Amino acid sequence: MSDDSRPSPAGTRTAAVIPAAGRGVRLGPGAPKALRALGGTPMLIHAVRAMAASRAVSLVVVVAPPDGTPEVKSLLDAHALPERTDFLVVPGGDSRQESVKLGLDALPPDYDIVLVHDAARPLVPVDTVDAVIEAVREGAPAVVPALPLADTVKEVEPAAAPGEPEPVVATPERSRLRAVQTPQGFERATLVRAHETVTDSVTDDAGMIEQLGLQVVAVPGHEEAFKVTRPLDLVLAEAVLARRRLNDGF
Ligand SMILES: Nc1ccn([C@@H]2O[C@H](COP(=O)(O)OP(=O)(O)OP(=O)(O)O)[C@@H](O)[C@H]2O)c(=O)n1
Ligand SMILES: C[C@](O)(CO)[C@H](O)COP(=O)(O)O
Repeated sequence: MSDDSRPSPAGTRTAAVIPAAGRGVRLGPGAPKALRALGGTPMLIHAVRAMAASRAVSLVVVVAPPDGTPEVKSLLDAHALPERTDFLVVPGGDSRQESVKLGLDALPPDYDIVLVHDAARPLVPVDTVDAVIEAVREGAPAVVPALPLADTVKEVEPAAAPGEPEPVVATPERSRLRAVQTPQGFERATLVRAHETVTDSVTDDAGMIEQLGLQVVAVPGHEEAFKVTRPLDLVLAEAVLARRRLNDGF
């Protein structure tokens, strides 16, 4: 927890919903991704600690694999977590979008800011979490942490079969593009409305807010907030963790 991580001002309460119900198909065979070990500790526990590290976050709702709720509850009981934070576990759904909705449905009434954070981004620093919360407190209905891209991006006509060449149709101007991370932060009422009204499938929650015609703003993300998606990401995550442990002297 950073020293400048601030508690909630009177009248605002922040909860974090952590969708953790994915299988992790792209990571390869094994347990559901969120339950796989990183530095000897389940990835989900890292993600939970990353949210609870913010003094502003007083509730974390974990959306567990549908058949894994008891296991996730036991994991939370077995690992040291801040006492000032409350925890809830609910079963997830078939898609990330559905899992987030199930997490939102479980929120008690007295939270007005909601973070949505992928269990698959276990190493996000607390300063990034706090920057997102701060931007919501300052009045943005939806906030995403984002980074500029290192690669040039092409829009293509997707191949009919894997491995076939794909015609390039456009090259968006890279300086205007951002890679978007989590936690994404929202006014609770706006996010709930988005999940109740937007029926298109989206790849992030902020995309639903855009569909409502509301302004989403980006704040600086962090390179350590990357998503563990493929096997090489796990190698990078282990290296980041090892570097942190070296710097912390244990
Ligand atoms: N039905 C789902 C699918 C995904 N997620 C969560 O959404 C986050 C981002 O999804 P992703 O990284 O794509 O995870 P998976 O869906 O597990 O990965 P894959 O697509 O490789 O199976 C993860 O924390 C994942 O657990 C979820 O809660 N419920
Ligand atoms: C929400 C997200 O992490 C923002 O980059 C991303 O869209 C999740 O995508 P996934 O395919 O469900 O991992």
